[in-house]
Amino acid sequence: KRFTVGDYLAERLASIGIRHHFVVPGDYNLVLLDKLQAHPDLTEIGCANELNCSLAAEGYARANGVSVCVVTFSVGAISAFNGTGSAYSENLPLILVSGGPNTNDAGQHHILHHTLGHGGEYSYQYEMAQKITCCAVAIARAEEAPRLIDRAIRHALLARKPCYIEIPTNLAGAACVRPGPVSAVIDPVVSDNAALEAAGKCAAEYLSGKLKPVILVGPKLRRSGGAEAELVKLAEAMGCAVAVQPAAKGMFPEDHPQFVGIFWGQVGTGAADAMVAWADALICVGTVFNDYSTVGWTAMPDIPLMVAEMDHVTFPGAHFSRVRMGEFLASLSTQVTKNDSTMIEYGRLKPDPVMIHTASRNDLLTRKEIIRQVQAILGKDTTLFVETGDSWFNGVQMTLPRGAQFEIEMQWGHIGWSIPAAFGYALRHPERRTVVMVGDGSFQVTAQEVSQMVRYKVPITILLINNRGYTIEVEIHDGSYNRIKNWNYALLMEVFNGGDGVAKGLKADTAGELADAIQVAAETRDGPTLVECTIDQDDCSRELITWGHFVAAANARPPREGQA
Ligand SMILES: Cc1ncc(Cn2nnc(CCOP(=O)(O)OP(=O)(O)O)c2C)c(N)n1
Ligand SMILES: [Mg+2]
Repeated sequence: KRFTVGDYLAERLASIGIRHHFVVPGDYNLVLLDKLQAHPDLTEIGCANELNCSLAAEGYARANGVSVCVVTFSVGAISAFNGTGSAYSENLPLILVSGGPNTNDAGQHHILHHTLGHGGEYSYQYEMAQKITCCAVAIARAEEAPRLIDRAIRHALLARKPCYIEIPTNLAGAACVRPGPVSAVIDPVVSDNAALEAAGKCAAEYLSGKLKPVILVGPKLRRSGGAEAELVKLAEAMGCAVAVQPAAKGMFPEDHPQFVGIFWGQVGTGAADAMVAWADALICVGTVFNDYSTVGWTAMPDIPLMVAEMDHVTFPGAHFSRVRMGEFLASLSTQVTKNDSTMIEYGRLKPDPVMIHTASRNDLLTRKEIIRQVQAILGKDTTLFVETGDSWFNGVQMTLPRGAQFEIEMQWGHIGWSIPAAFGYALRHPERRTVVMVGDGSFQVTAQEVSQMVRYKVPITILLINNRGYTIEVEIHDGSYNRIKNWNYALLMEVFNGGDGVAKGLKADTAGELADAIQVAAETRDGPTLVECTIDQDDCSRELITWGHFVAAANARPPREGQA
């Protein structure tokens, strides 16, 4: 049996740990899909559209570390660019593979279907892909396939960013040599010893004489290849307070005695805001200060920072390249001296835990009651997905027990991400209990992927919070455009079951109905359970209102002199 370009790609994908490939077929990629399907370690997962396909791959990469999405040319890839953008901004190595035109059509002024129809160059997709990936390759001759496929995959794994591979429809089945050792593609770059040593000395200087050091954890701690264990070791060697950014929730154990809360300005939790403001030294690990995580630029640390990134460390007045985050944190934890002054201060600042009153069964459902009931089901095997919307604020307020995981897409913030992303994640982690909190507006964007959860029997609990509209937008800036058509969401499961599914759609208008629905979902292991939770349109978190005000103010800043 001839070994082909498609077999080469399949072998590489399997050898870097991918077990599921997300696809939407199209006549530019069918031969390629046959080759991928033929690989014993790969399972083909069909998606309802390419936006969901790319977002499912984004979620899979959160679980698996790397993922692949395979689409057809132009009409497919341009939709998949959106999930690729999410992977780029969320630092996830998603491999976007697109079928491409037959190599005999390039430069012949042949007008091809699915394309822009100008009969000109077909490189426009590859050029667009270069903007949203760390490496884009378009294979023009089969002999180039090994070099280009390996280059794209290695770049993605090293940079923790998506890559793009275009394979013409008539090359997927062309003869190709077999791949060489996979270590050539996966072996990581290690720190430069001299730089590692110098960075350690600089850190000791930065910390010496400081009375109130605090560690601030950001989302790139995990995305950089998981230095989470080293971070706990460093924290315990220092004995200092650890605050966590909202997009990094769950990346430091929240039951750890040194965890002081989510640092999100006035809408953070615990004593994080006060502790970060009080610190005289901040060790930032994988932090991202964007407009949303700084509450419209109002919550920015105002002291000189030490910042540890995936492959470099910076201090006030110093920068060290090729210092890997994990190795740096590990070496630092052998040099620092214990200083628990911040934990003493935390003892004074620590707010009392917020006790939520338990509603009676017949009480109309409220946002607080939903939080209380979801908090009660969080366990070491739970992964909670929170969608853009008031779900961000509801989820951030919760306390994660040891082992519980939290997934949020706060940089890209694509409404609807949570449905396909949770689907992709749960396929890779069937042993975990995946729970989604998603608003009605977001749900309407990618609802089709619930039918794939039914098809592949993926037991996800979807808590659809129906507050009749785009409430997060209402709190930023209201208008008619924030109103949406209400659906009968619970009935959708009848539609998605299509006569042969067994998934359940339940409505929860009261506290009791939610409790019953959560119980049913917990017992349902052969498919998703959709629970439509109806709450009042104005029942939103105080944090969202505060945050929305400052984000609106940031959006409204007048143009600078000469910009108008
Ligand atoms: C793809 C995409 N398009 C538009 C937006 C802007 N946007 N952000 N949040 C929303 C509304 C979210 O509404 P829901 O999901 O109902 O959430 P709630 O805030 O809980 O009501 C929009 C329309 C967005 N974030 N992503
Ligand atoms: Mg809503």
